[in-house]
Amino acid sequence: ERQAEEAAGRQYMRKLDDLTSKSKNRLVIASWNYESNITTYNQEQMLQISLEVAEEEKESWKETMSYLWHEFEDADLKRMFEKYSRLGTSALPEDLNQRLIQAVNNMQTNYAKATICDYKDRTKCDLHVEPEVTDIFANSEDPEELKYTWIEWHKAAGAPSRGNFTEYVEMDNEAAKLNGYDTMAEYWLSEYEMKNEDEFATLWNQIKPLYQQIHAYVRRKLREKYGESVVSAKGPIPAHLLGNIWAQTWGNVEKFTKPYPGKPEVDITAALIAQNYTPLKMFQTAEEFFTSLTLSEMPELFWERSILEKPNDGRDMVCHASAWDFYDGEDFRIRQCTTITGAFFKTTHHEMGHIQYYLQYKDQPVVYRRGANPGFHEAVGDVIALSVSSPKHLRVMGLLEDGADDQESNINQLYKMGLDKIVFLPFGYLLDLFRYSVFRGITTPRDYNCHFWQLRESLQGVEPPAPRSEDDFDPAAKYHISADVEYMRYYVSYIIQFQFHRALCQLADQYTPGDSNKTLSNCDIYRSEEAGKALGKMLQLGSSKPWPEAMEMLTGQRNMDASGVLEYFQPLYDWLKAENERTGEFIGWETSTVQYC
Ligand SMILES: C=C(C[SeH])C(=O)N1CCC[C@H]1C(=O)O
Ligand SMILES: [Zn+2]
Repeated sequence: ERQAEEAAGRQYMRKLDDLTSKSKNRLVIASWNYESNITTYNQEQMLQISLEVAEEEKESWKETMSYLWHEFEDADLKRMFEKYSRLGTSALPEDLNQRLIQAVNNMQTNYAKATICDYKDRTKCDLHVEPEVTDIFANSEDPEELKYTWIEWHKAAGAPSRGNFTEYVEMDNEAAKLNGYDTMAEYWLSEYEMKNEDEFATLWNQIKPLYQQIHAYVRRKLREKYGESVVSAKGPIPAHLLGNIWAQTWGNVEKFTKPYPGKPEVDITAALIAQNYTPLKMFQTAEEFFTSLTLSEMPELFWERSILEKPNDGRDMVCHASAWDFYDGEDFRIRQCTTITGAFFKTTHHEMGHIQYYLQYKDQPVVYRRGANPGFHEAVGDVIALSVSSPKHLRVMGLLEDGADDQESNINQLYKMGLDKIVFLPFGYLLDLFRYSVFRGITTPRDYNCHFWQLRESLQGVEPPAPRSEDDFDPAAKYHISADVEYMRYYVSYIIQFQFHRALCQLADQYTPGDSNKTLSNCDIYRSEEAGKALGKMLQLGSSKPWPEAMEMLTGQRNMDASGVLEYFQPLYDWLKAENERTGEFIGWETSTVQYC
């Protein structure tokens, strides 16, 4: 009897897989068309198709739940049924789902269309976050220009979405309940097979000492540059001075804060421009790294259908970089408004990592064509970029002059990496601590902005450049809040990518614990078939196995831990501690004097 039920279940899964492939393909095409060209027609099409697909999924769900799959002995078949039983927002009645989709659409469209006026020319009011605001934060060293731009961007991109965000939270929570979760926070956490966020807090406690050291050092260098009246000795750092509109990575202040100024340049932007890199060449270079590992090249369709530069036809579009799986096993695309900078060279590898994952698991049943957990998907490209940004590899590419491999250059290089990887961690952590608190009703609309800045101050040690109130809604000035993209995936990625990197470097014989000639930070797995095969094997799993199994297959560990990132940055941590002691810099930060609650 049970045998017959399982046989029927297997048959049903094959049919459902085919159905799901077609409906997801329709949905992704509609989403791509809307995000790549925001018109009323494309928005309506996206809403219409989303509602149709949701109804189809609700119908299938009834049939799925009619099977006794909880008793199945075939673990894989049971896992497939379990995944199909998670309806997500399609569980909502159609009218509520329509309200949810429209609320998110409104936020995403507001963000994509948001423009501000130029500080130097107030009649020029067509500046978007990409490329204009991003470039101002990369290059300006005028605190007044940065302050103006920061305030204008948060006014244009954040405040208008307050109402839609509240509607989205309400609808999302309704959907979570229909899926058997208290709030959407628990639904998001279940993607990591966690009941709560305690494990994330443990990781943060391991990293915090390292973060406090780089924070203290950067604050001193910024105080030296801008003066005590702009940057205090013991307070949080004003968020507009850190080279990024969200202060999430601080790589753009490296040029005037580096430990040893006299050493060779570590930022490759100028070298990329000098070598006539184009967006296309960036992507081809990234592809060649993957094929050097015996991983897959990009299909022809990828080059035909991707958008690798911002179109200049004046259309409204979502510029935030993204990688797309069209679930037909052939169509994979990136949309990125690329400019020729070191930062975008990293983002290019990041997005190509998503495509590589899609290619590696494309023969899995559709239900398994996802990351082992969302953090895995964000880590793939970054792991490759860790090798690419090693001095060894940059020299192979002629992007780093043949300077000495001395201790001081090594500290400069680690510092540049730390401004990206260490600095990001509290930001990656806090964004969803904020949203968990909102989903759980602990943060209500009357204290959205206050709680957001309390997290920014307590975890990141940054403060707004001007007083804030509940007329503002600064969280939505960050793409992922306006676009309903879960964010803990990046915090997880910035931890596990160093565990993956360590395992791959050992396989490539590029790293030996304790050997100063084979360090993690100068490891380059380029052309290592050993490393490539091991990475490919893990990626091919998709989400067919629990993520600890996928992690163990590559690293031998079954848990996330910060030992990878701490080992990679150990020499920098030692240097920062000595330097902050030498200068008597206060470690940590006192309460902000800026009014924001
Ligand atoms: C590049 C992407 C697209 Se998945 C991105 O959103 N990232 C990559 C790093 C963190 C996060 C961000 O920009 O906030
Ligand atoms: Zn990503």
